[in-house]
Amino acid sequence: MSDMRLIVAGAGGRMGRALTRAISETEGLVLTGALESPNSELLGKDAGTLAGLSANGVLLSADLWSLSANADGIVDFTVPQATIANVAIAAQRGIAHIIGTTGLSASDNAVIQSVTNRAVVVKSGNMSLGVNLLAAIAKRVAQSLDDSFDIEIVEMHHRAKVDAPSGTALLLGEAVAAGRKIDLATHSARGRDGFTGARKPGDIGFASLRGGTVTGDHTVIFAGASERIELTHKAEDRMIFAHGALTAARWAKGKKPGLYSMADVLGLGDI
Ligand SMILES: NC(=O)C1=CN([C@@H]2O[C@H](COP(=O)(O)OP(=O)(O)OC[C@H]3O[C@@H](n4cnc5c(N)ncnc54)[C@H](OP(=O)(O)O)[C@@H]3O)[C@@H](O)[C@H]2O)C=CC1
Ligand SMILES: O=C(O)C1=N[C@H](C(=O)O)C[C@H](O)C1
Repeated sequence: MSDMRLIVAGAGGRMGRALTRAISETEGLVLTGALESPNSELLGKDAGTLAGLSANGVLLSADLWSLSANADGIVDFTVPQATIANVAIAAQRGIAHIIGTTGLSASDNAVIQSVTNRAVVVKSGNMSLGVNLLAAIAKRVAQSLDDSFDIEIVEMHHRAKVDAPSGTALLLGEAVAAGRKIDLATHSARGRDGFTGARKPGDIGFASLRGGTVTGDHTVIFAGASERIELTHKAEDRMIFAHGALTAARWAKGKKPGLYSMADVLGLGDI
């Protein structure tokens, strides 16, 4: 069987470079294109060299239409504006789109949803096995506890992260909301500051810390009277996300059009 040809979007970024390395280590996958912002100083540079490997001849380009003529999938860890532009091209070309970008708005998500009657999209705020298992466990715990247990989600990331709460925190929030059979949008407490009043029963709280080089820490806290359950995941290396995204790309090959999650890819049910 021929190799699956992948484009890495955001190839000059932290995740893009990790993906280039992960593809080079994965049998059956080949890097066929490296997409970067039209404003990037890295255009024309070699993706392999940027990733700390030997040169691989794949030069960073801003032209997804041309790159996608010879590709089976695009793995996209960029910014919302770029991802939304890429969605249309990937759908038109009929290639799988693996989306790791976070900070997507409701209208961005609606655009993504709109192509999934004709395109295969796998999207997740966190592509690691550990976080998706954590989400499944947190959902199960939330099913068992009523709202006498307050749920708070705490995340910490490196100083360069631009969105909050993290995509993972929101994924975990959706999981515990589903466990409780409530709508996260109407039961969220975000960005507390000043005289907030007492905590509203049933709310799911979010707190975001930023600093240093933290790859990504998440804790779901169930705080009851005189006892507390804390479920934590700590990412130590971006390669866990890259390997997860490549698992998703391979899984997506030949799937019927639709919007899929990492829970689908990993067989973890309907988180
Ligand atoms: N789902 C998951 O498992 C994970 C998700 N993420 C998410 O992935 C995203 C990227 O993270 P990270 O790699 O740390 O961020 P970086 O800022 O390091 O990388 C983003 C890259 O995208 C590039 N970019 C910007 N605009 C475009 C465009 N129009 N076309 C192509 N590339 C573009 C940026 O270029 P420039 O700098 O020139 O603007 C940059 O190189 C974030 O949303 C993050 O939250 C991260 C880790 C795991
Ligand atoms: O920006 C990051 O770095 C990360 N982003 C994702 C998120 O928003 O949850 C996943 C991971 O935590 C790293």
